[in-house]
Amino acid sequence: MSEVAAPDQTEAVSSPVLSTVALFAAEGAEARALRRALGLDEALEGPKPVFRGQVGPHEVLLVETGVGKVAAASAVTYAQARFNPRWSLWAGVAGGLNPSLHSLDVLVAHDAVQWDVDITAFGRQPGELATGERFVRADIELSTRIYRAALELGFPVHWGRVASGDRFLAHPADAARLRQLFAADAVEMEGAAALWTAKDLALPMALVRTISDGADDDAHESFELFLEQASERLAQLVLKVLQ
Ligand SMILES: C[C@H]1O[C@@H](n2cnc3c(N)ncnc32)[C@H](O)[C@@H]1O
Repeated sequence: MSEVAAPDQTEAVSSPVLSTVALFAAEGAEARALRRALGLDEALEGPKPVFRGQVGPHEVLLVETGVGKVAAASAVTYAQARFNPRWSLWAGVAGGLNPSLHSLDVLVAHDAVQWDVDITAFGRQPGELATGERFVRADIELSTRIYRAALELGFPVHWGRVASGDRFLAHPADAARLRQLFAADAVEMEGAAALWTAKDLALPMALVRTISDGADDDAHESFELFLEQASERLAQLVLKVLQ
């Protein structure tokens, strides 16, 4: 009679199954607020600063990406390859284009566009890619969860479209143009690049922004004034979503 080993039960008991979540933030201030609120104190070695911790049932990895579309796309690619997260969330501040948005309001993106992609010389729409695509959608289930969490926290929250490009927008005429061309509600420098990359990698991603400025003549002062508070609000919101 051959011996059959009894199944080892010890492992199943000692290791709860955590779902891995990747968070992305461009700026140091945004990442610091998230680290504080979520208690992410383990720093990992790598080409981008990454901070790890456990929040509720999730293993959370926060990538501090740096500013701009290239930094965003490379960070998402890197995080996907290294951590294989189940879902992901981009959090940061943005300039408001829609006059109904005020400082510190929360904007949950339904989609995003790269406003500075321009092959209009070939008869294409502003922001249209060579593939013919123009707007990239965020994960709807995740975005709805974030929207509800913002409501529960009593934060003013809106659905909207984000326009992303490699320029800090600080002129009313430029802001009006983006609103007119894309019906965009807010402008920033990473979201559309992150969402396109996540889509290509089949990684569900949501994009949430708090308003730091109005993309107008005072944008850089307003940005500096509201960055900390806006980052703090985002961190509270992300904590609520993860719990
Ligand atoms: C400057 C940083 O903050 C975001 N951001 C906030 N306000 C604006 C604006 N008016 N124009 C472009 N990006 C902005 C960008 O996404 C970048 O990460």
